Amino acid sequence: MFFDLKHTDVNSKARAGVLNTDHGSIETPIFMPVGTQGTVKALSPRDLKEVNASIILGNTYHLYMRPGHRLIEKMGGLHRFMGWDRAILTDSGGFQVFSLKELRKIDDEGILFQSHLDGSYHKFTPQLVLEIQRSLGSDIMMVLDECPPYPSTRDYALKSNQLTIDWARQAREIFSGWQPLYGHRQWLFAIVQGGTFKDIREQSARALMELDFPGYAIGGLAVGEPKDEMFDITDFCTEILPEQKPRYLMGVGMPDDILEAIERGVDMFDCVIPTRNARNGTVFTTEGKMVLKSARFKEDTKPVDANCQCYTCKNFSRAYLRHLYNANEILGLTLATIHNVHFYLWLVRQARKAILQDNYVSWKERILQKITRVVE
Ligand SMILES: CO[C@@H]1O[C@H](CNc2nc3cc4c(=O)[nH]c(N)nc4cc3[nH]2)[C@H]2OC(C)(C)O[C@@H]12
Repeated sequence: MFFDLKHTDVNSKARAGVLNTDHGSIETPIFMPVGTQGTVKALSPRDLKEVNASIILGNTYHLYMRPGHRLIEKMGGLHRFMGWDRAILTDSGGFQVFSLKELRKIDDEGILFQSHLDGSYHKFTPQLVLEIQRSLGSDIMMVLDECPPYPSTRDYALKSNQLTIDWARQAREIFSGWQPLYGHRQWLFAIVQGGTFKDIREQSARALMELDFPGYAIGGLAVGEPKDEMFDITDFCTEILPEQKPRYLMGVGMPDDILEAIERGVDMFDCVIPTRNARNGTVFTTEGKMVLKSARFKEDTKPVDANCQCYTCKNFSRAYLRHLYNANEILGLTLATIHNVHFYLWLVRQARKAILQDNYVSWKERILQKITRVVE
């Protein structure tokens, strides 16, 4: 069984489950560190194992552009190429094209765009993005979809949704006769769209459920809409999506966003925030967010987080990390990233424990009081 739903908290929609892939089992709720170009920036696979990452995210668009999926295929697939033998989920590229480059042209066949590297023209089709993900060998693949901009008119969301459903149908066809390249199974997730229009969201979810995918992502969110709309649409979608299939909220988010979405029935998350913020000197702790570069930490001998068991917190002081940032030392990026990714993974593991004890909501309220502070 690809996904085992172990328990649903009696007081909410929060769930604890297990995703079974050929690159290991993944306890949900889970956070997936983003490794866009075949590396989680500033971390080695050894670091990722030390913080107990069980699945990371890669990007079809970026790896197709550089070094190319054919080269990665020649190197034995993405797992071998990057030295990561646990699970990989790859996003399909549609979103990256929209967010990286002004869109060239979208039509029924797919998305025509220019490379952000050399300006060459390419066309992503449902078939091509699956071929790329087959070459990469990702354990979980995403269909090609269109993520409508926020805000979108109702008319745009309707038209875009029809396209996403057509592309998902084509992908499902291809997947039904699927022959993986490296011997390990690959799973295909659909992506629910529909902007912030609940009737279109329902249309999207039901059409995709008819096609019977192993998992469902909620797309089109975390693109600038107000938080309450993001949570409202998420809550609405999880009411409709199959209970026995994993739900993946794409691109989310801040620690508190993840806890709110878990309460609304989401199992999987990815976001660049823990890794990107670490590189900018902002770390998340059990006492709140901390800007390590600030002068107040100049002689602070305490660890980043006294409650944290990560390599960074067990071996280095805030003063040392602040020095590394000020001196532009690469080690600063690595140590802060180790801590932030460890924090996100620790947070979802704690959430899972609370769900299994049926006290997720009270646990969430308590921990939110602390992690949403700013450490002065
Ligand atoms: C461009 O703004 C950044 O994007 C980040 C995550 N937001 C997000 N929404 C997504 C939606 C989709 C989707 O509908 N389809 C597919 N295939 N992939 C998706 C990936 C997504 N990622 C935000 O996170 C920060 C805040 C770092 O910057 C924002």
